[in-house]
Order: sequence, then structure tokens, then C-alpha cells
Amino acid sequence: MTTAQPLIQARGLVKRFGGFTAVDAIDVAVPAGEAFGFLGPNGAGKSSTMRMIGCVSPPSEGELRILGMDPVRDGPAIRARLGVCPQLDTLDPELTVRENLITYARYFGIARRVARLRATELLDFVQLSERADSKVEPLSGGMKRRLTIARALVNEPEIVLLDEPTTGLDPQARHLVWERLFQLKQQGVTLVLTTHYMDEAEQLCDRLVVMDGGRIVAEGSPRVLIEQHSTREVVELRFAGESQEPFASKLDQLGERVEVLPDRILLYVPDGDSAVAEVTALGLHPINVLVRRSGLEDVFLHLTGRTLID
Ligand SMILES: Nc1ncnc2c1ncn2[C@@H]1O[C@H](COP(=O)(O)OP(=O)(O)OP(=O)(O)O)[C@@H](O)[C@H]1O
Repeated sequence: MTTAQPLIQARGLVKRFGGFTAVDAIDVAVPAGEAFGFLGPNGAGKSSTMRMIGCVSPPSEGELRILGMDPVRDGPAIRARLGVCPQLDTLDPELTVRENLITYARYFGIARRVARLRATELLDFVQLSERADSKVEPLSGGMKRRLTIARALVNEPEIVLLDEPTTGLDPQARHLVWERLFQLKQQGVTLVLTTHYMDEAEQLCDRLVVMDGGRIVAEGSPRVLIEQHSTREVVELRFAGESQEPFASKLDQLGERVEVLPDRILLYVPDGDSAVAEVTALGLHPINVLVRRSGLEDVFLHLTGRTLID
């Protein structure tokens, strides 16, 4: 057990925009070295929370401590020890890849000589050395995201905030980003990320909170969340016809949890193969059958009745 103070501590944290409550009294504690995630659909309040943690948006209510400091009073001191990778790339298209890093380092008062060295190291880390003297514009989405991650590291931050680090990237580019983030985690950097991809949360996060409508609806490691809120296996069934509903009511006889989506039915069971045999024994013949392990998407569906990506 560690008694060290969490690097990020929020109690009853609220963010309001006019009369609208985007973040509704959340409690979060992130210890050093953890990879912590906010998982939720669009509009859940993840970015609003990240912006408060990043000291660019003051809390409306509640308590927030970052590195033991108050983001409203000590914003500059905190920001000096944070790395921020925003949801949309804010790279300077006029500058080269290398210059983007050096210029950013200068904002932190890092000497030019040190900044140059660090830029070279970081470009190597994110596998962009060959593009060091290229302008930013022709880079692919994945390269731009890796450059933004490198930029977030120029001040050797203790905490790196990543707002949807792989949204919009193709699978190969996503894996490269995950791999680099995993390396950072191995080096002991505390990662805080938002995502609406359950596979990203499962891959990267030691612990996460599931957010919906500004509130935290569950908290734990991916494994524990799945154990607590879902079954071991899921059978996905698709039946021919306009609607899946009539088939779902027949499946109710099995006595297992049944979720109906527009294009398929999910059957939550301990053992997928024997459930498929039971479905066949009922005289039902789906046109598609998939047996898989439960994931965080199933946790979210169970907790909210909705899927993560609408
Ligand atoms: N500056 C703002 N003014 C008014 N409403 C806002 C503002 N920023 C966010 N909101 C609203 O707050 C809610 C939460 O938004 P937020 O961006 O935090 O969600 P999110 O979970 O990060 O979703 P996304 O994936 O779309 O970024 C949304 O309904 C959004 O429209």
C-alpha cells in the first residue's frame, strides 16, 4: 500500500456552462505511475474534465488538486509539469516538424541547445526522425498525432493528458500510438486519457471511470469492470427480417440477459457455445452468429442501456 498523495485528486468536481452541467460532481484520484482513463460517449463530459485538469478551464464547484496544487491559483506551476495532447491537433503548419518541438520547448523557457537535443530524442521516440525537416501539413493523421505527443513531452512532464489520442486514426496508426504510450507508461509517466473506444481503454488503462451525462457510472480496472457488470461471454446473433425484436422475445426463454440492438441481438452468457446450441434447440436460425468474450462496450451497454458509439 502506498500512502503517497494522488497526483490528481478531484472531489465533487463540477463544470457548468450557463445552466448546463457538463461535469456533475465527480470524484477521481489518480496515483503516480497509473494509466487512468475516462471512458464515455460524445458529450459525457470527458473533455470538460480534462480541460479542468489541464488548468485551462476553472472548475465551477468542488475541489481539484493537481500535483498537490490548486489549478486556479497555481496554473503556470502545474502546467510546467504537465504534457497536453489536445483532441484536435494544434501544430503550427508554418513550421517544420522539428521546429514545432523547439518552439514549444521555448514556451517553457528551455534553452535552445537543450530544446534541440530533446527534439532529436523525441522525434526518434515517436519515429519521426526522417520527417524532421518536413513541414507539418503533408504528414498523415497518425504522424501528426505522434508529433503532438512528442510536443507534449518536451518539458519532461510527470503527467501526460491525452484527449482522445487515436480518434480518427486508422488501425495501424492507432497501434503505433498505443505502443508509444505504453512505452511512456513503462517509463513511469502518469497517463490520463479520454476515449470512447473500449479497446483503447482495455489496452492502455490500469483503471478507468465510465462517464455518462457528466457523471461517473462505474470505476475500476477493465478486468474488474467486466467481471462486475457483464458475463464471461457474449453471443451476437443476427436474424433475417425487418426487426430483431420478435426473435429477442423468443430468446427470453433462455433466462439469460438479452440486449436488442438495431442490427443484432446480444445474449449474455457464461458459455457462448452451449448458448448457441440452446438457441438452435429453440428452432431459431440466425443468419450470423459470433461468440466472443465480454468487453467494456458490454459494461457500458449494461450500465446505460446505450452503446458507446451511436
Ligand atoms: N464551452 C462550452 N459551452 C457550452 N457547452 C459546452 C462547452 N463545452 C462543452 N459543452 C457541453 O458539455 C457537454 C460535455 O462536453 P465534453 O466535450 O466535455 O464531452 P466529451 O465527453 O469530451 O465529448 P466529446 O467526445 O464530444 O469531446 C456537451 O453537451 C457539450 O456540448
